[in-house]
Amino acid sequence: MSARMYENFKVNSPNVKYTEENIISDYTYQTTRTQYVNNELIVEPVEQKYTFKTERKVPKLGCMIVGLGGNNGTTVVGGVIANREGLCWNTKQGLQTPNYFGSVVMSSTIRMGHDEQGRDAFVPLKTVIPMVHPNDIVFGGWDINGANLADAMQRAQVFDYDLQVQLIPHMKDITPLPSIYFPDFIAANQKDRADNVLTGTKKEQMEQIRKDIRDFKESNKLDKVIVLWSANTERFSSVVPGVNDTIENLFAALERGEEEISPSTLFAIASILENTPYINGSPQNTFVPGVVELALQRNVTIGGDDFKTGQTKIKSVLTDFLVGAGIKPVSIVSYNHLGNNDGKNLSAPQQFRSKEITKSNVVDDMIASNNILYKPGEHPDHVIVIKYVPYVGDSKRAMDEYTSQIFMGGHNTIVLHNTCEDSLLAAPIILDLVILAEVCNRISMRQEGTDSFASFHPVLSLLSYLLKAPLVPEKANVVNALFKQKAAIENVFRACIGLAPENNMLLEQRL
Ligand SMILES: NC(=O)c1ccc[n+]([C@@H]2O[C@H](COP(=O)([O-])OP(=O)(O)OC[C@H]3O[C@@H](n4cnc5c(N)ncnc54)[C@H](O)[C@@H]3O)[C@@H](O)[C@H]2O)c1
Ligand SMILES: O=P([O-])([O-])O[C@@H]1[C@@H](O)[C@H](O)[C@@H](O)[C@H](O)[C@@H]1O
Repeated sequence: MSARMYENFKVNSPNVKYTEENIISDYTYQTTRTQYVNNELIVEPVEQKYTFKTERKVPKLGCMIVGLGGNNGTTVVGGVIANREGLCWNTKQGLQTPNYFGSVVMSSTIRMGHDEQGRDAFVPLKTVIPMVHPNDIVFGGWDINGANLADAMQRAQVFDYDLQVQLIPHMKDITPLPSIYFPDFIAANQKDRADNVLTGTKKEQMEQIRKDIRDFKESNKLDKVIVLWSANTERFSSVVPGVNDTIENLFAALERGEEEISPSTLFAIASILENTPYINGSPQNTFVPGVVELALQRNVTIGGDDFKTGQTKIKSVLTDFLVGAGIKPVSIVSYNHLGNNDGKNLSAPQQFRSKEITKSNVVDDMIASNNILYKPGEHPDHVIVIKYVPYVGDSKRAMDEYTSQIFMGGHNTIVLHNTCEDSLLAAPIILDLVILAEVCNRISMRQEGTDSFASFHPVLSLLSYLLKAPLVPEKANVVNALFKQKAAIENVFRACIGLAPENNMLLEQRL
């Protein structure tokens, strides 16, 4: 049986209707509920009917990047310009055309079903429900360094030279807005970059960010804006009762100019107060409890933490495969060296510690899922090493060793070498985060027997596929296994058009 690709499709079902404004689907959600009674696990299949509503109008969307002048910021902006303008460039392998490879929205497909001959039918994921096209996103943002984006893009040394030359006229007039800079939160070696910084009290600076968001939205005639942090990794903020543990304490602390409130937390507060989704692409704990409470109170989407791009993405696949196969990883050693400014910032202990936490926790859910292999609380040895080696620039070299126990006392050792072009991997992830956060804000669900439609929880855990340390609603489980995360996105999109989840049973081909 072969697979066939189609560019578009129409669902023929009494459960789905397309109106001018919305896609409305009647969906039966099937799951199982368990309870442990009299030393026995009782498993009960349950069904819940929902009506999904997806607004069809795709908004004019703006994305304001904190850290716009960085390697990721200039790469995502330059990459969109190259795609939008159709810029092609010469390389030693010949003429290169622009693409969106690495974006799950733009470059992955989803199986719709099979035809009478049993051939699978696939469509681009981006066609399942209406989504923003990256070419149409308006970019802006802030940076503590005032370099225009043409200079910053060349400084990043990510794109091929012939593309850089073509991008310069498109990027030279884009300059980052002055930003919030508190030296204590990032490495001291970043001080030389800080020539484009705001002054005033913390509250005054936060209010300036709010004004920047309003001005950006108005001047570009945008329907929506999303703010995304791609600035340097900060040290963790201490969660201090009376300071940042509740909304009330956080705003009081802001009035006092409390030291422990980080730039990223101020950006999050500003975004939420402007009803603007905020996504954290770095590992620090921007979302202190007071910020999460504010997002819930205002029903504004927040997502994070730390883009999942290369070495950790592989880890969330390999560990899932090993544990799922009944093989016991007992030692995981992840080393990498990189030479970009991110690596320079991470060469400082407190900034490294932020990254070490997110790179380590990614296996926790998979380990905890199998007590045949692991006793409660038992974990594999897990070591993270990051070294700054300027010469390699953005071309991060990752080396991993996975040692596992196998049958009858045997061992299996997997060694990987993975050259991750960090920004070329991160830029499409940034686009996916922004596009998925936007479309999720257009999806709502009404449970049978209720009158009103509810949006997703403000803590948008559906973004987990793109993040190392997924932020989830309180009491929700963290899922790090990559293909479970991707299936969640696909199956929610399938529900929006009235299709059952992909279960891979293929009974019609097995009976
Ligand atoms: N594959 C990846 O590249 C990847 C993956 C996961 C996470 N990240 C994270 O993404 C972030 C950006 O990575 P990068 O390679 O672009 O780093 P970068 O150092 O090139 O860019 C960061 C930019 O942020 C600016 N900056 C620092 N503090 C700021 C502030 N308070 N306000 C505004 N701008 C500020 C810096 O001047 C710099 O231009 C880092 O935190 C990194 O850890 C990157
Ligand atoms: O590739 P990945 O592990 O997903 O993520 C990367 C790390 O491996 C790297 O050490 C760090 O410098 C980057 O900021 C990024 O976090």
